[in-house]
Amino acid sequence: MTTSNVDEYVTAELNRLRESIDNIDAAVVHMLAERFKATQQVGHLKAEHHLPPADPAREARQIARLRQLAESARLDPAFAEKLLNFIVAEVIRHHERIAEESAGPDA
Ligand SMILES: O=C(O)C(=O)C[C@]1(C(=O)O)C=C[C@@H](O)C=C1
Repeated sequence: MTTSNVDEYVTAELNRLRESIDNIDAAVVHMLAERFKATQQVGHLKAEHHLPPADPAREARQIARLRQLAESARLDPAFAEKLLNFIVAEVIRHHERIAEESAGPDA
C-alpha cells in the first residue's frame, strides 16, 4: 500500500465509524427526549399528590440494575452509574420546578 492508499483507507474507515457514532448519538438524543417526556408526567403526578421530587430508594434500585446491565454489556458500571445520576439530578430539578409552579406564587 502506498502512503496515499493508507490515507484513503484511514479516512474512509474514520468516516464509516463516524457515521455510526452520529446514528448512535441521534438515538441517544431521541431516547433521552422520550425519557424526559415520561419523567415530566411523573413530575406532574408527584406535584399533584404532594410527593417528594426525589425517591432515593427507587434510585438505588435503578443504579443496582443499571450496573448489572452495564457489566453484561461490557460497559464500565461506574460510568453507567454516573450517567444515571447526572440524568436523575436534572429530572429532580424539573420536578422541583413543576412543584413550585403548581404550588403557585403564594406558596
Ligand atoms: O421514579 C420516580 O419517582 C422519578 O421521579 C423518576 C426518577 C428518574 O429519573 O428515573 C427521578 C427522580 C427520582 O429520585 C427517581 C427516579
